[in-house]
Amino acid sequence: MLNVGVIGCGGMGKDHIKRLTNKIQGAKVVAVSDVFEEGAKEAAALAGGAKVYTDGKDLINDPDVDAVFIVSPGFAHTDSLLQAIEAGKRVFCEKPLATTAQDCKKIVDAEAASGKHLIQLGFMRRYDKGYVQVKEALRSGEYGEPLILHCTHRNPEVGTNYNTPMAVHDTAIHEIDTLHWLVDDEYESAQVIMPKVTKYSHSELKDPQIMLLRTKRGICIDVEVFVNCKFGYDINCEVVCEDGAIKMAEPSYPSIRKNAAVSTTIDTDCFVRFEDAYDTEVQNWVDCAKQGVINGPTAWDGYLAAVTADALVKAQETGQIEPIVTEEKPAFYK
Ligand SMILES: NC(=O)c1ccc[n+]([C@@H]2O[C@H](COP(=O)([O-])OP(=O)(O)OC[C@H]3O[C@@H](n4cnc5c(N)ncnc54)[C@H](O)[C@@H]3O)[C@@H](O)[C@H]2O)c1
Ligand SMILES: O[C@H]1[C@H](O)[C@@H](O)[C@H](O)[C@@H](O)[C@H]1O
Repeated sequence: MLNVGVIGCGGMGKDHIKRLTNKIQGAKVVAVSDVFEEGAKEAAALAGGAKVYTDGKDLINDPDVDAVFIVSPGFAHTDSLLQAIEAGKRVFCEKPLATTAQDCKKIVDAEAASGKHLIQLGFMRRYDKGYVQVKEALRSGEYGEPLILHCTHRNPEVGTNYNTPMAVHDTAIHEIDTLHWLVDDEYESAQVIMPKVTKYSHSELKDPQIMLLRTKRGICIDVEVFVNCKFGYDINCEVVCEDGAIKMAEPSYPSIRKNAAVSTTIDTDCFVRFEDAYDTEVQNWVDCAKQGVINGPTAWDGYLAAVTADALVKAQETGQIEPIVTEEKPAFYK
């Protein structure tokens, strides 16, 4: 049994605790931590009883904790990751690895210096059936080279503390990771176009945004990020190739005819839309952690995503095309 300690017991932390407790084979949540003690106590109850900490460092250094799950907000990930590396513990860290490329670099350097692959990053879309099907279709070679990707990342609404850069760090970070993995290429440049702002936004959030990425092979990607779209949690991806266009399947719900109209359900949050992907990525992490390996997205993937995110955030401010320049991949991650 892998004894897991969970840091951060908000919405996603509780979702992962329920998953680890009720669905995942071979893991047990033995400790939880949150700066908000009441939240940690509620989470401990979801795990059927677990030690409660208010400082993540104490949880990491608890000898009963074999591996650590980091589900605190992105800005708090760096400290916990560096502490877990120092303690030599395996980690599953929710996205983003950290909110700046500089912090991500510190993390990859520390992991490489430890000589052990310890960190798996929560880029769960790589486990989503829809994206996997698109990747397999591209791999078959039947449709020629990918040329253009059209994507949407729509949330029904976000909290009032969500601001313009978060459209990159918190939301588009999923596309940043998934899309280059999908077409097996690296990014070269980024640009952001700001349409008219929806009446449902506020002064600190430009919403919607159109993010444009160009890859080294010349593939052009447009991602509409619209986090107050109101109508649902709507994720789409279409890859236009030389010999065909591949559109990711929509989640499957019945089509209902009533009152002279046809309707189909759209999910309303990521917990439902990506439930299977979260289950698969976490089971995979538990199975691999027990064998002492990582085969999911790594800290290096987190660093690459953060460099691209930094370029997009700069592009939000300048309106210009910003270059994306990453360091050479260290031998440790090859
Ligand atoms: N993969 C996905 O689709 C997905 C979905 C949702 C959230 N997330 C990620 O999960 C993480 C948490 O998001 P959330 O939606 O649960 O946020 P949230 O705001 O609901 O919860 C965050 C929790 O962390 C606690 N916290 C704050 N600072 C802390 C610290 N230093 N140490 C310990 N706890 C701390 C807060 O009290 C809160 O309980 C973020 O990294 C987010 O990007 C990923
Ligand atoms: O933290 C969440 C989560 O990552 C979701 O998958 C994404 O759709 C949201 O935009 C983001 O706020």
